[in-house]
Amino acid sequence: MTTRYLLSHVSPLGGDRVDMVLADGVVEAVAPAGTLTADASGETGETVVVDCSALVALPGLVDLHTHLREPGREDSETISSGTRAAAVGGFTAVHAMANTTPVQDTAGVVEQVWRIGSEAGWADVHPVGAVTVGLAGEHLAELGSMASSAAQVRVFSDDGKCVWDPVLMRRALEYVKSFDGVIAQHAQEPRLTEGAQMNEGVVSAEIGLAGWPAVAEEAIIARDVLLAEHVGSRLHVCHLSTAGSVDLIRWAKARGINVTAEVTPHHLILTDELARGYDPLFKVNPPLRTAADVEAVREGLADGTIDIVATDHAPHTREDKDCEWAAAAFGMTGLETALSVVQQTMVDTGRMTWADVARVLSTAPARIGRIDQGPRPQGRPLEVGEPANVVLVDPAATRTVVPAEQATASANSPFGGYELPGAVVATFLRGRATVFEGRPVEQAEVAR
Ligand SMILES: NC(=O)N[C@@H](CC(=O)O)C(=O)O
Ligand SMILES: [Zn+2]
Ligand SMILES: [Zn+2]
Repeated sequence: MTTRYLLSHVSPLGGDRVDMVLADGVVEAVAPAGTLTADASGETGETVVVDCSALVALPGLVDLHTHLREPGREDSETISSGTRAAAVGGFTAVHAMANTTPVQDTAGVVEQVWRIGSEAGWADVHPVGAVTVGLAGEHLAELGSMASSAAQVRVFSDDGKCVWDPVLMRRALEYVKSFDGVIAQHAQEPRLTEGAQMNEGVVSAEIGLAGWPAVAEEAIIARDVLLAEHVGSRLHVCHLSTAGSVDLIRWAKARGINVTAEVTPHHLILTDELARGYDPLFKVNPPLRTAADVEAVREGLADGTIDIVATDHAPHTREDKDCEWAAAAFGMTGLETALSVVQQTMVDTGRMTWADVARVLSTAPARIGRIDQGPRPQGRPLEVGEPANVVLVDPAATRTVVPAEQATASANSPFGGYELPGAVVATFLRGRATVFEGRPVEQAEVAR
């Protein structure tokens, strides 16, 4: 018998406040605020009434781009710690990137990740399959066997590395068509970025770090949208970061090319000025860009050119981050701050509504990953009969980010000390609270 929840006076996405009942894994009832009571809502068992008069309900968030590091780098994150962080951030599903050790390039490895994720129970884990064996960029991995495995992989990526060879990229795009898969490209021209440490521009010239030019991203995106058009397949562009990339996606979509794109929270708010302190917390791939790029990605997200926000949560140990800039690993954590950054940059600035947030952080990523259907659908509207994947947000709250206190096993958040708006009050995965009153709920506590 699972707990029933009566979300009293909750703000839905548009319209007046409602009462919503979550029971038996689904949204059992939705009615005008004040009309449902604990007694009336449940015949048997306990009903927990949650006063939601200050809260917004969104469908559980879906991350298309998370690094969980297991297998191989459990010292920086495990599937359990990473999905716990996801739940704290309001996520009910994550796509786990393939750059693990061993690489997620066979049915065996993706099934293992999928199974460990299910057992941990914090959020659905959908492993991303590698495009090439060992991410080496030489031979196509067994995409079909990963697709037909228990993990039902639909998203394939060599993320961390670019599928540079245009012939391999073409073959991969052709191959995934048969099972409606998508290639998620890490767009980085390797020859143009040899030794690159940060964005190439005024700041890199002044502080003397090797630059990563915008064209290295844009050249691959331009090539790949043309390949996707030629093959008639589905392309997704990971962590787009430049104004020119936004223009290319806008052009490709106008032309009818089947492309989607993501932006990370950090590229919506941080700039390469932060590299001046040589603090490797701000070292990330693709690099933080200029204020003009930040403005362009915000505009692209607001007008729908960019489809989704994906965290690119990239945990690293202190040893890999607390060192000089050139030696440090690329990447920053993001699962627990993503929603707040989107609120600050897009909602509180009047550029997006909460319904838009639900689209870019839940509905659209679920659709791109093809997890909006099937046995455990995600990114569904909060209507009667739909799975009770819900996040309750308090938009009026503010909090100071303390990386050491986060649920992720790594402390490389770029937002330490930042005061961010909004707080996740509760997360429900198929009706079970994974987070309640802002704190993660261990499965043992609810297994009754
Ligand atoms: N984003 C990063 O800077 N690093 C990612 C790889 C990637 O997303 O390209 C990682 O795996 O650490
Ligand atoms: Zn990447
Ligand atoms: Zn990544």
